[in-house]
Amino acid sequence: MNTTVSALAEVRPAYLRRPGARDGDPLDQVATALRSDGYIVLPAPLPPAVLGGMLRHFRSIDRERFKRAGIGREEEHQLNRFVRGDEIFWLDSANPAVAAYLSWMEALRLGLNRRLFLGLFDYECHYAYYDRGTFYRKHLDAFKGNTNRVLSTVLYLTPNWQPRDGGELAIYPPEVDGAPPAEPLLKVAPRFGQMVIFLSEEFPHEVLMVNRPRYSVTGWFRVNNSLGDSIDPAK
Ligand SMILES: O=C(O)CCC(=O)C(=O)O
Ligand SMILES: [Fe+2]
Repeated sequence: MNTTVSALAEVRPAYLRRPGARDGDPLDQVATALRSDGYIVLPAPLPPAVLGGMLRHFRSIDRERFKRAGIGREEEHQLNRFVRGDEIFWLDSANPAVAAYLSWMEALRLGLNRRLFLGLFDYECHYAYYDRGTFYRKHLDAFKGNTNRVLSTVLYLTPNWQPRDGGELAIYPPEVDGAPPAEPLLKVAPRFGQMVIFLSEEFPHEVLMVNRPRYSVTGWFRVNNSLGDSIDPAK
């Protein structure tokens, strides 16, 4: 049996299992939210089997195979524990649960292109492990005119997350030159199964101090522009 295709069939109808969600095509709702607000939080979009499979895969990988995450572009790639303390592992479709996730993201890519004409070309993603005491200071994932990242996605895999565990993602309003620093627009709990999607160039964001190991999958939908394979951060 083709796991990828069957998992996708199972995933599509369950796309937006959020409380109070209206009926209708879930992709329409995601597209509408991105068009009007620039972000959306989906409490439980993926089937538990995919999430469970990914967390098992994540935990089965030796910590030595994770890389300290860097900041900046390839040429100025640097490690700075005062900016970010996570460790990352880039994903491909070798693991069946990851393959199901990637198929689901592919359906999302095509659906958003059809609705928003974003011209999203591909999706890249990595696991991120934040140990106790780590964080990721306020940053943008993309700088206007200087990147091929259009949409950022984060899927959280922290089991039994509690408020005392910290590590919320604080999302700030788009910055206006000269305006004082704003309060966060929202804080997203890194709760198992929750996903957030936002415009990479618009929203500064930070991962608050983590008090218990935090598991997530960070990814970016990209356009294919002249930067070619200059990827931020460097793989
Ligand atoms: O894990 C998160 O909530 C956000 C991670 C992030 O901002 C990044 O990896 O660029
Ligand atoms: Fe980020």
